[in-house]
Amino acid sequence: MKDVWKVLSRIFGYYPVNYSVITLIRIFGYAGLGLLSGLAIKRFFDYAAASALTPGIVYEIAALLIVIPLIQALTYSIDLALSYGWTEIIRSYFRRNLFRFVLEKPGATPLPVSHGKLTNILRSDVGVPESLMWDIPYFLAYAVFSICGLVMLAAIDWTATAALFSPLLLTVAAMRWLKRRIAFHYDRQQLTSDRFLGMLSDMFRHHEAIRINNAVNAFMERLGAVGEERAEAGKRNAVFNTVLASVYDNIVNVGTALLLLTIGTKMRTGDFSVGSFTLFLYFLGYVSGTIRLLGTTAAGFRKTESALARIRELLGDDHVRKLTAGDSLYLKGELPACDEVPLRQDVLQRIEVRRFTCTYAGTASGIRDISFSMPRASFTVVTGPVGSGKTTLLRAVLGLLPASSGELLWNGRAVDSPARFFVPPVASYVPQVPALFGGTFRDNVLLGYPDEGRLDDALQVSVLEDDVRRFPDGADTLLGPNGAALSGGQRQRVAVARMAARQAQLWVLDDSSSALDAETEIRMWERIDALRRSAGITCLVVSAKPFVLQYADQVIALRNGRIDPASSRLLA
Ligand SMILES: Nc1ncnc2c1ncn2[C@@H]1O[C@H](COP(=O)(O)OP(=O)(O)OP(=O)(O)O)[C@@H](O)[C@H]1O
Repeated sequence: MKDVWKVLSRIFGYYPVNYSVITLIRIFGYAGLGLLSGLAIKRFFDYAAASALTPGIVYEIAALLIVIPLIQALTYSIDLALSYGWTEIIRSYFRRNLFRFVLEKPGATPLPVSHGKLTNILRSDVGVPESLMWDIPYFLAYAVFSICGLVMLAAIDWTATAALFSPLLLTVAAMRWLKRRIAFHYDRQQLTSDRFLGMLSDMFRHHEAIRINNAVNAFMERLGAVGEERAEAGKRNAVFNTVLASVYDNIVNVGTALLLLTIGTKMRTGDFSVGSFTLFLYFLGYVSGTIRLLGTTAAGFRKTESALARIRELLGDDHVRKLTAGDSLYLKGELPACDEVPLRQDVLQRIEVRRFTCTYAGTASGIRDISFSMPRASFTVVTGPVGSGKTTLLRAVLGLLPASSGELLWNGRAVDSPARFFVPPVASYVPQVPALFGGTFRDNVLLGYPDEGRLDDALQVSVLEDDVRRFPDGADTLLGPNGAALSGGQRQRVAVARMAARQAQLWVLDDSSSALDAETEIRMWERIDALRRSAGITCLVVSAKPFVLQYADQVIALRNGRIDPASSRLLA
């Protein structure tokens, strides 16, 4: 519960003045003016019962009953004007902060939650604290109204007042009793949604694998079953919430019955005026509102607790601060330029990797104690058996996996944040499995870079010129999801073309020609090598092909995550 209060106070911190004004306006609009209307109505009936109504009093009360709603309408408009758009703004802060966390993690580090859960947290959990925040001022307004009403009514008749307010005690008891069920139904609905969204994401990403393995029916059946489970949990949660709301709405009837029992005799004997009765009836509506808000606010606290527990799984310790960071959300005007990569002005002369160790959490797999250096324009080949740590080494150097120890030097100076540093135009990387997007061939290669001759150069390096000429719309041909319109070899070469178009100083290629025919592969490496020599590009390459090894200035042979000195040929 402490976390819930912390989040609420951070949300308050976004707009302290507006939020306070809105809370006061709601208290004034609902509680203050509401009480005034009640008193005016009581006055009217008291005078009427005593046959003492004069035209002056009628006009006065009628004027009050017209003016009060008009002022109330004004307070509602001010409330709306001050709070307009906050819902989306607060959710945007939370979503931005979650994206920031996810995107700032080293690229190859797995997320602590499934994709389905991540999508669901971004989609729905982020909205829960914010919606609680909006219920609180209404609850406060009704609570103030009820307390003032309690005092006023108790002064008239304390037994009748006790009868009227007794349902509030029942509500508190019901809330305590139902506390666990509220969290249970919320958690269950979210859990089944996580699973369903995870399956959908798998299906979109791997539709080809599902089709070629003739698993469409099996997959759809599973999706159907998970969907059913989700619908069932959603239905149960909705029914539970409706029952809860109707319990709260009907609890007030208990108060009404008790009130009538208490005042029945007194009214007959004239000890309870018609005006007082009207005032009690008038308050009845507000008491029922207070009960409902008490219920929804308490449920809001429970749901927020659950939502924050799920967010904590993603963000880890200090999740409240990470979730609610309230800096720079650009809602108006021009966006500032992107956070520039800290560009080193100095041209690469030498990269040194010293005693690098990087193991996967909870396993002994990875690389250990790796040291080597790469002078400018050198060609380093990493080889080794399957699972020996070649990809891990490349990713650790690029900062995509966090190294647990070791040092990385650029021209003799330590690189503090390799993940931010080793991006174009410093370095570019072709991963083992190329990631293509659903746009055109041109978009896939340039990925937002201006053309300025880059495309032609990149096509040349990646030996794609002839392929593109044969495409129906040339470079503007649509490639389909994940480059579905391309062969495996073409996909790999598009990834190489993308790397070439970045015009970086360091090229890192992870077995990027495995799907190419021998002739194309040899041509591609010839061209890469020629460009390396003419433009001074430094290459770090995973390959076991002899014609790639022939370009090598040094060979790093890995075995079980360590350099095998007998098979390696390292530069000094
Ligand atoms: N995300 C991961 N979590 C845990 N272990 C991993 C992970 N990724 C790789 N490994 C393990 O780390 C070791 C090195 O893997 P790596 O992918 O670096 O090998 P590789 O030499 O590139 O293999 P390949 O030739 O098949 O590409 C392997 O034992 C692998 O099972």
